[in-house]
Formats: sequence, C-alpha cells, structure tokens
Amino acid sequence: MAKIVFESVTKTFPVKGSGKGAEFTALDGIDLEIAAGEFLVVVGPSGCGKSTLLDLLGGLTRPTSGRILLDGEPVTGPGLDRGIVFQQYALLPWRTALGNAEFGLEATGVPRRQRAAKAREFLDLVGLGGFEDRHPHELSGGMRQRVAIARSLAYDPDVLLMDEPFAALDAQTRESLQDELRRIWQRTGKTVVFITHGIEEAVYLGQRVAVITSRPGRVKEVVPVSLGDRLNGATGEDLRSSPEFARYRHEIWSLLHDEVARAQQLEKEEAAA
Ligand SMILES: Nc1ncnc2c1ncn2[C@@H]1O[C@H](COP(=O)(O)OP(=O)(O)OP(=O)(O)O)[C@@H](O)[C@H]1O
Repeated sequence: MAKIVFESVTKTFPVKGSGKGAEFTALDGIDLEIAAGEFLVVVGPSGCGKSTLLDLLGGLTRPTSGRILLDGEPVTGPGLDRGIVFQQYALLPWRTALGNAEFGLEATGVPRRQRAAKAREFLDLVGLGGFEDRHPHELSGGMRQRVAIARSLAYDPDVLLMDEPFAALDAQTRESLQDELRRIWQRTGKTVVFITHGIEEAVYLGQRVAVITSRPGRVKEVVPVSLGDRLNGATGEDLRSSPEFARYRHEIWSLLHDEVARAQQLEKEEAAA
C-alpha cells in the first residue's frame, strides 16, 4: 500500500475583490502516489501550487475536491506523523538550539529529561553537537535550518514535508545540507516530500521528481532518477558533473521550460489586466 495517495485533488481559492463566487484554481486533479520510505521531489514554475500541495498534505488546508490518504486514512488536519520544514526557519528566537529542537517533543508528552536527550541526539545527527546553547541569532542560516530539521526529526514523524528548505542558503551550505539530508533519509527510512525550484537539487535528492504544470497545477510527469548512492563525496567524485546527472537535469529542464514560459506569460497578462 502506498504511504501517501493524492486522489483527484483540486484546490481553489476565492478571488479577492472580484465578483461573488469567482474562484482561482491552484491545483487541478492531482493524482500521485508516494511509497513508504520514498524521497519524492516536486518541481514546478513559481505559483504552480507546490506550497499548496504541501499544505494540503500537512493538513494545514483542505482540498476543495478529491482526497489525500496517509496510510490509507484521509488527512483531516495536522498531525505528529508529519514534520514540516519551511524555507524560513521558523525557530523561536528566545529559545536555544536545544530548546527549539525540543519543541515538537513537548506536544508528544515526552518527559523533560528524555526530551533534552532526544533533542541532543538529533542536533548531533545534523552536525550541531556543541551548539545546543546558542540562540538562533548566534547561528548561521545553514545552522538554523539544521535546527529546524532536527526539531522535525526529533519527534519521529513518518513523513518529512520540506518546502524549499535550502532556498535561502548559499550554494556550498546548500550542497552540504543536501548530503546531510540524504544521509538522514537513508538512516531513518522516512518518507520525504521535498519542494524546490532548483532542477539540480531535484535530481540530486530525488528518487523520483514530479514536475507540476503552470497554473492550474497538474502533474505533468514523474521522472524516476536512478543515480545510485549520491554520497560519494568522500571519494572525490563529482556526481553533479557526470553525464547521467546532466541527462536527468536536461530532461527535467525540458519538461519545465514550457511551463515556466507559460507561467511568465500568465503573469504578464494578469499585470496588464
Ligand atoms: N490562501 C490563498 N488564497 C488565495 N490564493 C492563494 C492562497 N494560497 C495560494 N494562493 C495562490 O495559489 C497559487 C499557488 O500558490 P503556491 O504558493 O502553492 O505556489 P508555489 O508553486 O509554491 O509558488 P512559489 O514557487 O512561487 O513559492 C498562487 O497563484 C497563489 O497566489
């Protein structure tokens, strides 16, 4: 049985300031199955509904029609079985790294001492051992995002939902966090749904890459990526420069190219209206 199933999921929003009943279709008839333990990446042009798709899966909003199943049960709201990591770190500024990593555990009723131990374990896992007592303003952007990842992992959700988590980081930090995320995914066996604008990021991370069309968002194609183990950095191999990598990159670029052009055209028409 698939871990996550989107069944003909459509999401519309009311158009503000227009006539009564006018609606805008953000997602239209999304059908998608994600296996347990899979790493699925979603790419698409700006405004195609990627964040909406993740919000629906996180239970932060409900489909207008269709349904989303998690372990065979319809998603009706947020739950501790899904951890969400956003682009903006969303850390509590008055708490230390440890306090932030403990945050999700408080909702699960884990006793205080065990909470600290668990939070430490996951800060270690994301390479932040020794930084437990720092506050967010004393950490770099990459470190803050690591804390956000540790916080989501600490309460052990089955599914990790990531909405462009590395978009605000510099290229080197992004690459090292991509490696860390792959490592964590391999170690924990979690199901990951990861949204990005970056084609290279999609190819590097995903076992499959779902390409979404420009508005309304539909699944254009799901591309399986078989590049094997990405974590050969230690042996000095640069996977991103390999011919196979370039082939996948080009395939997804081609799928996206028309969609991005169409999205830009739509934006122009809207601005002129
Ligand atoms: N609460 C809302 N009310 C009205 N419209 C919304 C709402 N949320 C999203 N939208 C619209 O739905 C569309 C899809 O938005 P969404 O944020 O999901 O796109 P996206 O693909 O994540 O965009 P980006 O890549 O730029 O972050 C956009 O046109 C957006 O303006």
